[in-house]
Order: sequence, then structure tokens, then C-alpha cells
Amino acid sequence: MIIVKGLCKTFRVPKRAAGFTAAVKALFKREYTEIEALSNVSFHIGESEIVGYIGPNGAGKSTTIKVMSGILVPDKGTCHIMGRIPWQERIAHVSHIGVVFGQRSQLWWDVPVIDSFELLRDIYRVPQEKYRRRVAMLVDTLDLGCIINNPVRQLSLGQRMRCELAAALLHSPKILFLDEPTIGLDTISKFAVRNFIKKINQEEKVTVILTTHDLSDIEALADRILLVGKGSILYDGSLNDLKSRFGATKTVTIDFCKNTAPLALKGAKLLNQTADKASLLVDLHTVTISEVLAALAGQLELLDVTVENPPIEEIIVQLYREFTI
Ligand SMILES: Nc1ncnc2c1ncn2[C@@H]1O[C@H](COP(=O)(O)OP(=O)(O)OP(=O)(O)O)[C@@H](O)[C@H]1O
Repeated sequence: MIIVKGLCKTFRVPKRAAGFTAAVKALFKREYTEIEALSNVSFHIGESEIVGYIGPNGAGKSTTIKVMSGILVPDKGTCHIMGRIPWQERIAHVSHIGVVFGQRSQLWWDVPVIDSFELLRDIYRVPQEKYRRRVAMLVDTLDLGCIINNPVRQLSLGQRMRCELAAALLHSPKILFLDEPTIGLDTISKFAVRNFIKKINQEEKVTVILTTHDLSDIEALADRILLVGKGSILYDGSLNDLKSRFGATKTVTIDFCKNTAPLALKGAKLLNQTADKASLLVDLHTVTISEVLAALAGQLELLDVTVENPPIEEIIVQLYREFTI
């Protein structure tokens, strides 16, 4: 469905020094800085996959999405989406994709949401009957009934994001690009957005490419992640593989009968300790959980034990360090 090979994109931005003299000089002689946003990015994405496209700020995520949506032309490399080259066959291409940029709106600010939908219906040439059924489904699933007649500027962020999703899906695209769709949303709105993405993926086999800094979005939605850093793909695989490959630590939390002696264990770092509770970070390369528990039981009277995997954020940070050092 999506084949990206060797994408490169460098931005050339004028250098700007502060001050009046520098501004006048720049009128006659401009100097430029080159920013390499993508350097040799390649991946394949199949039908009905949900792929989390993640990476630190400035890694090149939005640039990749812009290339795949036909907004930007790369300097090098190829991109085929459903057999088309996005920036060369833009009109045919956009009828098969939906795009949501969490930080920007595709709805007209001062008019009621439904008017924006009708304009999009005309742009995408959706037949009236199909449009009517589609809007009814989207209004029902995304709970837009009370807000569809309001101007966009009067909507809360969560309400607007639900409308943006509906707008992106009005023409029933086969691929959905979501660039930070849950940014700034509260927990309830995030939940609604995630459930909707899952539903559309399962019922309509829509392929979803999701960029986000919220790794709980990824955990809730994506079967596969592509980690991008410094313009290149650093990891391509499932979240579970990532956890088992790189999650070489566990956190052990214990409750015990009062004891003030500081705990010291080989292969485990003490994270915090009070008179009756402690947390330790266990390095599974050095020691096993049962060895840690046996050692703790020798030092304390244990009342309760919890063993947790490290948060996905920790694994991602570790992975990013590993690949970039
Ligand atoms: N239009 C542009 N002109 C100049 N530089 C740009 C432009 N767009 C992006 N860049 C630069 O390209 C690099 C990649 O930017 P991009 O927006 O793709 O990153 P990102 O991974 O989406 O980051 P974030 O998570 O912060 O949104 C950055 O260094 C950015 O400053």
C-alpha cells in the first residue's frame, strides 16, 4: 500500500543575524543554512496496518507525512502510495488519503462545521446519497450532533479534533495520516479519538500512520512502530518485540515490616525507600527477579511485592540513545 525508498529532504533556510546592519547586508548577500530533515528513509506499510511513526522533536516525522501526502517534494528517493507518486498525481492521490494535522485545521474557522463538510463533499465530489450516509455515521460515532451547527472557532480542542477526524474521512479514504491527533486533549477526548481510529481501521480496513509524542496512543493503537531519529529509521518492528528486546529492566516494589536499614542488592538500583516501602530497578542482565526476591526475603519481612515492566517512554529513550551514540 505504501512503499517509501531512500527519501531525502534538505531545507535551505536563510541565515538571519540580529540588528539593522545585518538586515541591510542580507538584502545584498544572503547566506543559507542547510537542514537535513530526511536522510535515506525507507519502509513499507501494508493494507489496514496501524503504524506509529515516532521520534524526538525535529526527527523528520512531519516532513515524511508531508511527502506522503503530496505537500512536499523530496530531493531524492521514491514514494508510491497505492501505486501513485503523491506529488506527481496529487488529485488522484488525495481522493484516497485523509490527513489530520493536530496543530492545524482543515475546517473553515468562521462557518458552521456542517458547511465545511459540504464544501469538502464538493471538493472530493462525494455523491449526495453517499455523503448523507457518511455524515450520519460520522456524526453518530464521533458524537457530533450538538456541535455540527457551531462555527469552528467556538469549539473546544477536543470537539474540534473530532470534527477534523470526520472531515478527513468524509470521502472514505483508504489511508489516514494523523500527525499528533491527540495533542492537548484531555483523557476522555483522547479515549474517544483512539476508539474511533480503532473502529475505522477494523471496520473499513483503513491504513493508519500515526505520529505522536504520546506513547500511550501508540500502546493503545499501533501494532508496529517506526522510530525515526535524525532523519533516518532507527527501528521498525512490533511494540512487543521492542519491549522484550530493550526492556532489560524491571521495577520491583516491596512493602515490608518496619525496617530502617538501607537496602543494598547486586544488580538492583534502589530508587526510593521509606520505613516500610521500597522500589528497586532490577537489571535483568545481572540478576533474576527470583534472586532479587530471595535476597530481599533474607533481609526483610516482606508483606507485598509488585514487579512492573519499565514504562514504554523509558525503553524509547534507551533505544534512541543506543542508536545515536
Ligand atoms: N519548512 C521548513 N523549512 C525549514 N526547515 C524545516 C521546515 N520543515 C521542517 N524543517 C526542519 O526539518 C527538521 C525536521 O522537521 P519535522 O517537522 O519533520 O520534525 P518532526 O519530527 O515532525 O518534529 P516535531 O516532533 O517537533 O513535530 C527540523 O530540523 C525542522 O526544523
